[in-house]
Amino acid sequence: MALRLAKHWCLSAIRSPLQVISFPALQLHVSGTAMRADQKDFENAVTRVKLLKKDPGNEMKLKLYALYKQATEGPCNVPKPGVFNLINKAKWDAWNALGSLPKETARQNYVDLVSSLSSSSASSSQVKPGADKEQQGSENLVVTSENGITKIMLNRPTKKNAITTQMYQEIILALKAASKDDSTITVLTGNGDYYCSGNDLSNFTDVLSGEIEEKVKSIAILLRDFVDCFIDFPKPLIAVVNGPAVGISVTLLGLFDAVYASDRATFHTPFSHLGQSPEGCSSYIFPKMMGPAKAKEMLIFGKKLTAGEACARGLVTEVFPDSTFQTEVWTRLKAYSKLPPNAMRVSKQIIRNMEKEKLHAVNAEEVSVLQERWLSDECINAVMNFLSKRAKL
Ligand SMILES: CCCCCCCCCCC/C=C/C(=O)SCCNC(=O)CCNC(=O)[C@H](O)C(C)(C)COP(=O)(O)OP(=O)(O)OC[C@H]1O[C@@H](n2cnc3c(N)ncnc32)[C@H](O)[C@@H]1OP(=O)(O)O
Repeated sequence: MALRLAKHWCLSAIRSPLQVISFPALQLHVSGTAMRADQKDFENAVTRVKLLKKDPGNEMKLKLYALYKQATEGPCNVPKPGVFNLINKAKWDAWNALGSLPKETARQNYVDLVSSLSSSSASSSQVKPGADKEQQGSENLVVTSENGITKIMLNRPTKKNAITTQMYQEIILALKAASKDDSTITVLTGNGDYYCSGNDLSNFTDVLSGEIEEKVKSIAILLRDFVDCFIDFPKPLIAVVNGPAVGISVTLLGLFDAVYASDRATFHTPFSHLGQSPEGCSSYIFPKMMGPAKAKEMLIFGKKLTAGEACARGLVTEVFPDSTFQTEVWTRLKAYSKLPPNAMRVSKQIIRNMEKEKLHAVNAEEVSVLQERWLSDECINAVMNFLSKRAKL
């Protein structure tokens, strides 16, 4: 089975230069009891390193390796490799050089170092507090803040705004920044004819042979953190659904405070077709929102809804004709952004707090099930069929 998976995934996998000096294997737990905050920061940082698109260079990788070992095992306690064992000797030297640095300090230094690496590639998508003008966005995610509204726009119109792993991370950063900036409301929307076609199925090919399960764990943690950000987002969060929405972009809507849709929009969650299962807390929110029968029609059988149907089921707040969609919605949003921000926050808090713990538990459970699904033949075959252009939704 492992060989078969490796063969599948390697079809389009690119060997990352990060592998020249490989990182220690991780034992991270996706579900289960809550972790201490600093340990969670550390584990998040380990995940982010694995998802870095740009090779940080061997010197940096040695620093990260040494700090990781010190943070997890303490001072170097293994025999020095022979002089001809160049890579292992370099790793040993880096670890040994940290002497008796306490584990906690090593963990903190590791988190700081990873933050500096991640921010150099993703800082452009963060909105600084107090900003009141257009911000520099990354290529695939444009974040602007104006007149009390922070707008996060998916910007991959040629790929129907499919979400790459890099974009999941950028959205997390953008939401964290928006929760602290001086805007009153936050909006998520898409550029082009689609709102979002869901998870970019190419994310599946970005997996190296021999470390599939480890990579799956990292992605699972990323997904859980991503959805957690929506659960915890403190201000009114509004989706401006400018066109069709697929997969995770639909399930997440249950965590928004208002969903405005163009009458061109459709809502499709084809999880069974893809050998996958629901996420974004939809397995809990959808049945509560629209009743179990209607929720199952979407989440198990993949029924695609029109905007009107989604509105009738409570997933959409209001539908607008496409010709006047942007004008009408933005006029509405500008008016909302002038409402007293603290009152809106506390009202949202009261409503969300009743369910927060439950939502985090649901998220963890959904991700844990998905982790298994991603390694199933059903899922692998569906993704391979899409990527080899044999299938479309
Ligand atoms: C090993 C573990 C790794 C796991 C990684 C998982 C990470 C977290 C997962 C979270 C769970 C999320 C679940 C979901 O979101 S499920 C939904 C996934 N989405 C889809 O299945 C949609 C697939 N796309 C389509 O069926 C069609 O493209 C679509 C109906 C959306 C539009 O059809 P249309 O004919 O109008 O347009 P094209 O197909 O020509 O699309 C234009 C180009 O865009 C590319 N495209 C579109 N959507 C995606 C996508 N989701 N992923 C990747 N690429 C996408 C399409 O291929 C075209 O590209 P080219 O122009 O290069 O051919």
